[in-house]
Amino acid sequence: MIRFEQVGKVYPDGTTAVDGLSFEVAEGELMTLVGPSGCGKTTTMMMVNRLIEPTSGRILVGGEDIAGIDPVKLRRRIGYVIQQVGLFPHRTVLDNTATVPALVGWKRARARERAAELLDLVGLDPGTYGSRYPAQLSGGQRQRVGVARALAADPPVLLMDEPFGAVDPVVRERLQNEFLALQERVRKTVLMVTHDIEEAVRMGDRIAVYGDGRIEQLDTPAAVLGTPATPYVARFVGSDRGLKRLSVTAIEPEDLEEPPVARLEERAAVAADRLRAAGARWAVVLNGTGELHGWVSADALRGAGERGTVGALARRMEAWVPVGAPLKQAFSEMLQHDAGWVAVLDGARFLGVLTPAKLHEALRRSVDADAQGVGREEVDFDSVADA
Ligand SMILES: Nc1ncnc2c1ncn2[C@@H]1O[C@H](COP(=O)(O)OP(=O)(O)OP(=O)(O)O)[C@@H](O)[C@H]1O
Repeated sequence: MIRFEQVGKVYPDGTTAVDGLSFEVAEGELMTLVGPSGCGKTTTMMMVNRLIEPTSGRILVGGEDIAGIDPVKLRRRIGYVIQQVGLFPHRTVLDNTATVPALVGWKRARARERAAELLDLVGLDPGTYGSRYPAQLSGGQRQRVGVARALAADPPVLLMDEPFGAVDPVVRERLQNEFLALQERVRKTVLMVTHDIEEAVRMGDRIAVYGDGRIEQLDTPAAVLGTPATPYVARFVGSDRGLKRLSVTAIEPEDLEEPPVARLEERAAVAADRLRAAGARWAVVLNGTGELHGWVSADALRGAGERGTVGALARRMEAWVPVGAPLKQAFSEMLQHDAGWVAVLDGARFLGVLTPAKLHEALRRSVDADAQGVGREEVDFDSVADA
């Protein structure tokens, strides 16, 4: 969708901002550009909507060389979200959001209707916020209006330059999550600049890690964290990349342990036999409809006598995560519940449990898979083991 071919930019004073950039952002892909200050991220992005012209190479959007497209028309096809948001202070939130549809000639009523829809989509009730002015909003709300405005004309491409930079970390995380949920629905082709590796990893389908004016590595978050291509990338992603990797590695059914299962209404002696046969010290307990209730120990079952039920002995344990969730979520649940395992569910169905040992194995598996993918013979497990 966006294709860079050997693109370079030398500013008039002789500064080379970027050099020999070649990459492609696929349709519906969210690519993050990450790197230290001054490495050329913003220059890269602003060349896509021709706010900056490259000095060499060419850029194609939707297969068309943008050098031949009128910049004003081009920008109508490309939504642009920046950190300072740049809302018009004297226009209401609704009118701000309707700016681009109005510019491209939509009737006023239709433009406003569309604006209201978009405000709703970014979590701002148009009835409450539509008639306010930007100064009457919080920083996070202004940022949402910025996203709504960029999406209002339904452009296929979205450029975002530090879009969540100006808000505190809590709001930032919420906006990131909201944007990811939104992106699931609207599937724009997005180029997002950030200097924050955590944000790049959370948001990007792929990450381009910039060195000085060039891309050092362009790959999935898991691959960048698992097998940094150069020592520079390894330093940039940080020595805790094993920990960061927890947030991008999904729990898969093969990672799970399958302890014996007992039912609440079952006789304790029957369950005890099953545990003995399996050589297990505990079992997961499910209720009558197969939902997670908790666990029960082999010792408790053995001491129950003939008439006791599992239900009388079971302990509640509510730590669970959906299959496919990141390992980090499982780890966090374990810590929160002070538990040695967490149940993994597929919808309401119990699949198995993840233990710390299995979690470590799952991390290794994903590092191995990536290492094979990029043909690397040696993988440095140090930071993974630290996790
Ligand atoms: N108009 C300009 N004239 C000369 N040099 C410029 C100009 N704009 C940017 N540069 C230089 O080009 C390089 C890349 O700048 P750019 O703004 O693309 O970096 P960045 O990675 O986005 O940085 P930051 O994270 O700080 O925004 C820097 O060395 C910068 O000083």
